[in-house]
Amino acid sequence: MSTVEVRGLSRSFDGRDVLRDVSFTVGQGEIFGYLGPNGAGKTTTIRILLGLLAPGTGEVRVLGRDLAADDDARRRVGVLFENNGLADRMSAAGNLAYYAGLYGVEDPAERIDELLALVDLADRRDDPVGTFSTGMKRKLGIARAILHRPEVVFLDEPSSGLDPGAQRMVRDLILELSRREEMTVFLNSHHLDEVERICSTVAILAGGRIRAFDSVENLTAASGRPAVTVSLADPADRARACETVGRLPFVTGCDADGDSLLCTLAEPGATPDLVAALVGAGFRIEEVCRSSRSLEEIYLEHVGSAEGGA
Ligand SMILES: Nc1ncnc2c1ncn2[C@@H]1O[C@H](COP(=O)(O)OP(=O)(O)OP(=O)(O)O)[C@@H](O)[C@H]1O
Repeated sequence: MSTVEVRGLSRSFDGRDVLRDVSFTVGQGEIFGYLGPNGAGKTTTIRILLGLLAPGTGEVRVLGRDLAADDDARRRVGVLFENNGLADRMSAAGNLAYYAGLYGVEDPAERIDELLALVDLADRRDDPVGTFSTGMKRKLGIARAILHRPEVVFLDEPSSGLDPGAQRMVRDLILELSRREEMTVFLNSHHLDEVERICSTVAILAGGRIRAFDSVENLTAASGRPAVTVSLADPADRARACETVGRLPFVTGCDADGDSLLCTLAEPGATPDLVAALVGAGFRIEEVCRSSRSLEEIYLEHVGSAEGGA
């Protein structure tokens, strides 16, 4: 069973379609990245999943349940929206103790100590949250969201407004949560670099529709035929090497890509034969890499085609 299931979900506001026939699933233990431009409908999807907003048509399930109608299932879910949900006048520990009471957390003192250590705020436990930096508040917000050991946590833009160092802390924290607490993480994010590093699966939402839904690995693998980039010890040999490669039966194309050769192969297993042919022809090879596109390129391609009305 998938931890999150969205099937044929549509939603409009004031006659304007925001989500149109959106479907995807998130498996147990995955870190899922939900991507899309501003106003694409990412937060709307989360609100519908949490049962805070009614779907138009379609069906959503979290842990196999409809959270709008299931209090017990809601307790198995954590959520962090951009405002962190913290009271500025209360201390870090006081905020967590307040939520521990609401959630009925067992052994709250122990859990609070554990989480303050996890988010590296143990030495600030008694300071009012109003004195914290944006990054510290975000980390405490994440601790708040997972206080009751949810099985799945929804994080809406956890890195927004953070400097690169704080973004990295949040990224490491999410990975740690997934590993240590075996939590499924549903991440709304505009930070493609962050998503590429930590997410196993992504969906790209644009123009109200899912434009791509796949593992990061599959999405970033070179599209169409497999390709490798070959760097020669002497880049001046590029043109001659390209001619040699172009004559090989298992190579479908070769282009100079900066100082390297970008070779498109007829089949994925042809790389050793390509290397052998180049070495046999007297070329000296510095490096061979499987060619892949960045998540940013793929994202812009999908969002661009959606904006173009595709
Ligand atoms: N309660 C509401 N009433 C009317 N329109 C709404 C409501 N909630 C969301 N919208 C509209 O739905 C669209 C999607 O908003 P949403 O917040 O889901 O986008 P998002 O993808 O999370 O954007 P961002 O990345 O900027 O946070 C926006 O045009 C927004 O104005």
